[in-house]
Amino acid sequence: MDYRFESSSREVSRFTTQELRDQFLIETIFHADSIQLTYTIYDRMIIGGAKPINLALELPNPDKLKAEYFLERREMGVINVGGNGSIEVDGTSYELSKLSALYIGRGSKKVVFKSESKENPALFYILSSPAHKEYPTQKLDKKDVVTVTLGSLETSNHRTIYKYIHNEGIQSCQLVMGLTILEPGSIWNTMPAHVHDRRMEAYLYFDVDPQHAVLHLMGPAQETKHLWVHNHQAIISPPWSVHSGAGTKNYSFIWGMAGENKDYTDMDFSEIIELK
Ligand SMILES: O=C[C@H](O)[C@@H](O)CC(=O)C(=O)O
Ligand SMILES: [Zn+2]
Repeated sequence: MDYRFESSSREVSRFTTQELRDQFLIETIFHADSIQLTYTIYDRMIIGGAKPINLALELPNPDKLKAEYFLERREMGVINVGGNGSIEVDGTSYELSKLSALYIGRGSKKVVFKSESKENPALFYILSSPAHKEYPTQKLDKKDVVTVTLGSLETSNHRTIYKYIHNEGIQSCQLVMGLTILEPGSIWNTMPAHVHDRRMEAYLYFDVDPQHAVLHLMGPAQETKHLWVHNHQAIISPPWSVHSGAGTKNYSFIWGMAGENKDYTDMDFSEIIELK
């Protein structure tokens, strides 16, 4: 498990491109027949992915957690961005097609990820945060998710937000998770940009055309920096940072948060004309 400590906004303002990428970009989320995990100190979120092809992959118990098992003190959200697969939690199997999600409650001991076919493997994106109590493990399919449509084609940001794990959806201790799909011709996410210093955030960009990329913005609204992000790469957004981006073509991304509250609408917006 990769482990990343904090960077202050003051030091980040002097970072080179490579330093910025080393701290805030996760280049490999999905690797054949393995589970990739990155622990960020921001709200102690773990960001990762499981890509089972020939093997069934069991969630490990990284030494860094000093726990009896991974979810002893944690909860987990998983969204499948690949082919059909299943997740077995303590003997109960949940089938997940593309964009189905599974919330796995604290105290679950054995979690196993499987794909239905080698040709089109499942790609399980994983977020996990510390949890103070157990909420029931629960599956949710895309068709049953609460949605909000935002933006317009005129401002190149027509998009639909699917909220999976949140106050009015699947209940959790502090994890909030969902995804956003941009319409063809729309390229901007999360504009006007916002911060919420109560919560960190992570983005996984997916369904990015292999010939295209997303220019992701981070940093304080008055001092933004960019990261070029490719398909199936993730970014870590510290509580003091905006998280917004523009693609060279439409794309989708999974957002997830943890921290002080679970209030999705708790955002401090910046005026577009004030961004620097
Ligand atoms: O705090 C919320 C998150 O930044 C995202 O949900 C924003 C987003 O998906 C969008 O505007 O496109
Ligand atoms: Zn946000």
